[in-house]
Amino acid sequence: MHLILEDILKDYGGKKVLRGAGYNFEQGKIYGLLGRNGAGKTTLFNCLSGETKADGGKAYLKEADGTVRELREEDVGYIYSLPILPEFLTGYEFVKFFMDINSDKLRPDHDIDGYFEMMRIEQEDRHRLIKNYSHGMKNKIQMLLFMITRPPVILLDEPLTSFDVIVALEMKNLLREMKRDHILIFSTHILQLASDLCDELVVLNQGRLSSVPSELLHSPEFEQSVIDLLQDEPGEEG
Ligand SMILES: Nc1ncnc2c1ncn2[C@@H]1O[C@H](COP(=O)(O)OP(=O)(O)OP(=O)(O)O)[C@@H](O)[C@H]1O
Repeated sequence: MHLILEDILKDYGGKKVLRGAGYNFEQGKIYGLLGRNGAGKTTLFNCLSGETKADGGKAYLKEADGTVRELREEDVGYIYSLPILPEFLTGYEFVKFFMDINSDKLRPDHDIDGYFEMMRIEQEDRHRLIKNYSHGMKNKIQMLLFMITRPPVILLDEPLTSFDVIVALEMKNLLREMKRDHILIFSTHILQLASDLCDELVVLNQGRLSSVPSELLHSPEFEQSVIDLLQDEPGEEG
């Protein structure tokens, strides 16, 4: 499956944030989305997830058999850097509720504890209130929800930055396992993480997407090349 973006436009009060962003993302790969502060990474994710309406352009999915259809809201799982979850429920209660309302999507080989195990969430943590969860735990719960609904496209807005080294490694491994069945795109400012985890790097610069040549990904010039690519974009906050 491919996610194809064509000429995505988004303007905020006259400020052109996305100016014809186009790209072809492929299932089975992890994409890192890089861009300076204010480049429009979150805006792009919001447009794809249906959170915000793009002003123009097309986003569609092309299946392996060649069938093409417009990208729908339910095709996209969006993992926010600051997850919004019902704090008054335990992780277990919330996941149980989520499974009930998505009973048509459940895998026959997974029960609720199976999903928690996939996310390496300990027994005792499952029954604690979400409000006492760490940031990383909340991200894990969000990812667990997408293990249930399995949308073809998963967008991650600066994930892993809040994880300790052990959990970050677990999550990296999980993303590597997930990439076979999904198109995974994550935005990050951490170049080390990007080169470590991604199969392909995409730069959002001046409202457009372009790919970082894959041979640069693990080369000593990698960091300098990315800096050069981003150099002409006037940053907003840093
Ligand atoms: N709802 C909005 N209304 C007006 N302007 C907005 C809105 N959302 C984003 N912007 C502007 O659009 C531009 C892109 O913002 P966006 O958050 O998409 O960038 P980003 O690449 O995700 O940045 P960062 O790396 O700092 O998270 C910024 O100039 C921002 O101020």
